[in-house]
Amino acid sequence: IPRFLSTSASSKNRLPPGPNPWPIIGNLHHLGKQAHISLQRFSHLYGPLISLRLGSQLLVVASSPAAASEILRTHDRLLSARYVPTAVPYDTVELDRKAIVWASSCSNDQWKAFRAMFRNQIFSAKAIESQAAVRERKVAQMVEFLEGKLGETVSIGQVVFAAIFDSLSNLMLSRDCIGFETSETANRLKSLIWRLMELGTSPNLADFFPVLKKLDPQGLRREALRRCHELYCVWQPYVKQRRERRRRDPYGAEDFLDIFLENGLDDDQIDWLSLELFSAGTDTNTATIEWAMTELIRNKGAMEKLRQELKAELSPPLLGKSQIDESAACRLPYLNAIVKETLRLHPPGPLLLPHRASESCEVMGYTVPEGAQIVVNVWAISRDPTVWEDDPTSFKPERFIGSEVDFRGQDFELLPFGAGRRMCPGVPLATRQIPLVLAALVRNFDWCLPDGEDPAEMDMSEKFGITLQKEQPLLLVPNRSSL
Ligand code: HEM
Repeated sequence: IPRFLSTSASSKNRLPPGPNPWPIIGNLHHLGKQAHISLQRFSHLYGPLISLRLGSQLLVVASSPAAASEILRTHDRLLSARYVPTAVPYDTVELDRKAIVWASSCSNDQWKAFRAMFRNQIFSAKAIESQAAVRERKVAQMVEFLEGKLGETVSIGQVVFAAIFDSLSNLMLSRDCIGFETSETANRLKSLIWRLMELGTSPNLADFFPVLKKLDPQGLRREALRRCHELYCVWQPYVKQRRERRRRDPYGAEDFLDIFLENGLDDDQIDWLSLELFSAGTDTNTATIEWAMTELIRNKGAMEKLRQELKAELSPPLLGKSQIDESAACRLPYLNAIVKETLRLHPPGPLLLPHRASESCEVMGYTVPEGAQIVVNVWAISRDPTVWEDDPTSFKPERFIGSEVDFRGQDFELLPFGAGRRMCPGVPLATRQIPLVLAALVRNFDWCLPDGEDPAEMDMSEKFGITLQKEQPLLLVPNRSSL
């Protein structure tokens, strides 16, 4: 009998319903390559809270605003521990000392101290304001670079990744790491970060059968550790120099590294925290901008409305010095509606990051046992026709004009950044940077597809990983702006 029809389990100790597991492998074969889509299908069959067995591991999935609110608000305290995949190459004791993303629990003091450092120092309203010039400068350089490419085909993802990565590396270390011209360093860094993400999301036998943890049968954990050390090498020399400089001549904080040092972080903590920040803050922003540009090319009406808004509200670009005012850009209503609509249809974290139940608890009449992995299918919620009644799979920024719905963790129908304790602390940065880059791209250039390709025929496939990327990179041709 399917589990959801079974009457034998007492209502007190009943797991959420779900597809019947096979012996040993459980429901592993049910997930497929696009887990967010398979899980959406199961939620249609079994309801907003379902459970599956992945080997010996239990996975609970929330797929409605009500279920998400139960997990991320009502039971936030018990359900916001982190499920740490085996490919993350440190044990939980060590992670709890140096991680924010992969800290295994929220009751740990170090995680609380890191969150406070983000809230009060790194991304406080005052800090965000004072960092704007750094981001504006980087975006102006991106525009200058693109001015040299008029009429040529460029990969939007690549150019934007360089702008986003180097903005962050300037905020963190006061220096560029990548540059716009394709270089070996840029390619190596990009592929390192991408590979680390891939390692974290590759199906790993050691996750499904914890008895195999020590063996690391696919070698994913060993490879991850090697790659982490390659990345640390990028910033370790600067950290060393900075420590020496501050010892000789103590001064106030000018970038994140100074803040880390002021807070007494050791080298290990700085290495891992920097790695987490670069991985959490670069692919997510880049994917959002690439999807937004894709949707704008396909939806000419939205593109034209945005162009008119930018023309009316932002001063004309000066050739070669196309500086856009970040605080003006992020106040524009239509541009913001575009960002929301992009994050609704293409949330970079379609299942958020995996949570873990630190204790057993009752959710919607079912038991979520201690140790279960919990995800929220934000992707499915964003496309649910009972939640989004007006053509949920179409790109319509207008749905957010005059609407109060926002992504700041209060509205459970729109959760690209999550909600509750684990909600993304990078929201203040993302909500400044994404509109700024989009405004600069659309204000300064007219864009078209190469070789007269038809926008209606664009490939919209997604590549599922920790971030949901566009499978085929968006290639566009910048032309001189006719605005
Ligand atoms: C479009 C941009 C972004 C999106 C959609 C996004 C989304 C998310 C999501 C879904 C989570 C997991 C929430 C959960 O576990 O419930 C998360 C966590 C996190 N994000 Fe972001 N993020 C973005 C940008 C950034 C940026 C720019 C930074 C910083 C530079 C950042 C730093 C973090 C950190 C440190 C965490 C871990 C928080 C914790 O576990 O306590 N994110 N983000």
